Amino acid sequence: MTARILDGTATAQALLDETAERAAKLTEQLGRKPCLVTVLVGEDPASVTYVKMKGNRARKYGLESRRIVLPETSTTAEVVAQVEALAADNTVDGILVQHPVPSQVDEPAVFEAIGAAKDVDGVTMASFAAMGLGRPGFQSCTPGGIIRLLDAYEVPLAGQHAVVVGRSPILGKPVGLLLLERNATVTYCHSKTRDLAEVVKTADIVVAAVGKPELIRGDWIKEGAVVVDGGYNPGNVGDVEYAAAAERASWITPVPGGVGPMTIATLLAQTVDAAAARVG
Ligand SMILES: NC(=O)C1=CN([C@@H]2O[C@H](COP(=O)(O)OP(=O)(O)OC[C@H]3O[C@@H](n4cnc5c(N)ncnc54)[C@H](OP(=O)(O)O)[C@@H]3O)[C@@H](O)[C@H]2O)C=CC1
Ligand SMILES: Nc1nc(=O)c2c([nH]1)NC[C@@H]1CN(c3ccc(C(=O)N[C@@H](CCC(=O)O)C(=O)O)cc3)C=[N+]21
Repeated sequence: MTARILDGTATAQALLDETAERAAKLTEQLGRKPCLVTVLVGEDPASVTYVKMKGNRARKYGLESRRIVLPETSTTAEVVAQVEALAADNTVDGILVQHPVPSQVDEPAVFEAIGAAKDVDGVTMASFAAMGLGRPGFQSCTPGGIIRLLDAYEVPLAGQHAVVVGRSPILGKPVGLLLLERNATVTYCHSKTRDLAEVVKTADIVVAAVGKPELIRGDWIKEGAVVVDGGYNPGNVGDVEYAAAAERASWITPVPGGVGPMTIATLLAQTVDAAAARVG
């Protein structure tokens, strides 16, 4: 079998166009554009690039984007104070704190300061609980984008064995929750998993969320399985050995052009949702 492509660029475009239309209508109602603020602590070059990409795309589709950069040496209290100020600012609809923050900063504490109403990146405990309980709320952007992409191609989820490799708070863990909510049978793997290959070989759907280039080998992929590569490593390499996996999979996400564009489109769509909630 040769896999068909889950085209994240094309699917994201449709969502961005719809988001731009909603943003334009809201701009009239609010008297200002829906506004996303990104907070970057430090100057990690990869993070600088992602944050710029998010800001540029926001502006291109009719949102306002502001960027706050705090010094690498910031304390938890300083970052929390900045995020709390944004949470209290009526001209701000959504807040994204770029992960990871420097190690001296308590990242979960900073995420909590965003508050549920402006958590368009889906990183607060309230958003996580809503995902786990199937209640309304903002989804983690990458997991939400992955589900939207699978839905766009009508990939069946109910009853399928989904194996998620990785359990980080912004990607692995929440994507498993969303798949469970859609009635997949979910297995999580992580760094302590014994015999990763054997588990992945039983998957109908594999979600790679590790951050290790080509960790998931092509010959682990069951014939006809669906492969979602959330990995985004330097040099545009995913967590899956792409060419070999594509020979066996029924569907596969490319890197780039798969999960990445869906993440940003979901972020912008949720920012417009947050702005719309303020209009009431
Ligand atoms: N395209 C996008 O929009 C996004 C892409 N990413 C990409 O996704 C990848 C993962 O990111 P993130 O979730 O933040 O990463 P983290 O480093 O936070 O988490 C990595 C996870 O992988 C697990 N892991 C590490 N080594 C192994 C191994 N050998 N076998 C099995 N599991 C292992 C870890 O297990 P343990 O918990 O036991 O330590 C951990 O749960 C990165 O490439 C990142 O760039 C991330 C966010 C958004
Ligand atoms: N709080 C938080 N939320 C995040 O969502 C978050 C984060 N922190 N930290 C870092 C990761 C990384 N990330 C990416 C988003 C889009 C692309 C993307 O669009 N990539 C393009 C390629 C772009 C290019 O390289 O030109 C693609 O895959 O096609 C990549 C990576 C979000 N992250």
